[in-house]
Amino acid sequence: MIRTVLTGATGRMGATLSRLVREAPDLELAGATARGKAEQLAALGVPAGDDLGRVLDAARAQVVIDFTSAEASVVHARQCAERGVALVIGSTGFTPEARAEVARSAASIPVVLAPNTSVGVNVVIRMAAELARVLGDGYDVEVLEAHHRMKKDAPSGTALKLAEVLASALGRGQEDLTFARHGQIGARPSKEIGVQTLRGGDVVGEHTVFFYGEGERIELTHRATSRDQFGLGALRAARWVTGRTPGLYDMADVLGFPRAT
Ligand SMILES: NC(=O)C1=CN([C@@H]2O[C@H](COP(=O)(O)OP(=O)(O)OC[C@H]3O[C@@H](n4cnc5c(N)ncnc54)[C@H](OP(=O)(O)O)[C@@H]3O)[C@@H](O)[C@H]2O)C=CC1
Ligand SMILES: O=C(O)C1=N[C@H](C(=O)O)C[C@H](O)C1
Repeated sequence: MIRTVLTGATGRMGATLSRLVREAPDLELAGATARGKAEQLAALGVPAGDDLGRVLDAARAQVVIDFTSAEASVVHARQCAERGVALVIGSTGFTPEARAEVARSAASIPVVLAPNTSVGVNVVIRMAAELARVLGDGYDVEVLEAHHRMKKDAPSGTALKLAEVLASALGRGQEDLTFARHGQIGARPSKEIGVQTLRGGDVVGEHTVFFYGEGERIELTHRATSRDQFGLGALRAARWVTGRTPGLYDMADVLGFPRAT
């Protein structure tokens, strides 16, 4: 049994993961953290509190699954590194500096950093790169994402990953990414990769890559209708990362795909 600690255990993903870890035959819920929420944490019946370091010490954890926020994940990565505990980070909204901080922690522990842990989405990311390579510069590429009204970051981490992978496949860079448009924008630069955001209701997570050509359009869409696939993918990452050599990994590594970027 892999002794697993969940951070943000009372959040939308935390609650999903708490159920899935308990249902998994090879994982044991060994500890949990949340901000406040003492009663909900106590109901889990495992070492719990708001400080991950203390929970890790009490839980004798082997792996932490962390779906909180980029800011919190940087701190969690440091706490895991101090104790030699493997880590799966599903949080999004990373600045380059925050990502570099996580990379520093990953020098001493194995860390999977994945803006989307659903296997289906990662297949779509791979397919998007392949389509871009085959279609080349003759198509205008746009990424559209939609999420629930409570989501804090925009664009989604998955949309950013898609845009970066598409840019890499097309030999373009960060400077070609355009986030939303407004006003007298003029004709579309041919190398632009647009990234657009919708927010509303209880949308779990939807991503479409459009390839707009002359006389045809290709659309590659993933729609999540439940958080379980994110959770099951995170469990798969947790099994894979436990006991691995230190380093910064992503879901492509977990799934045995070549890295898209
Ligand atoms: N990789 C993937 O496949 C997926 C990634 N995500 C990402 O996971 C993250 C969490 O999403 P979701 O579960 O919907 O969000 P929720 O807001 O429902 O849950 C987040 C949890 O983390 C806690 N938290 C947030 N910031 C901090 C902090 N600075 N310190 C300590 N605890 C903190 C929250 O506490 P409090 O309630 O007090 O705010 C809450 O318990 C987001 O970044 C989201 O984009 C989501 C789904 C799938
Ligand atoms: O916040 C969410 O809900 C989700 N966030 C991830 C992202 O930012 O890409 C993944 C998923 O689509 C749900």
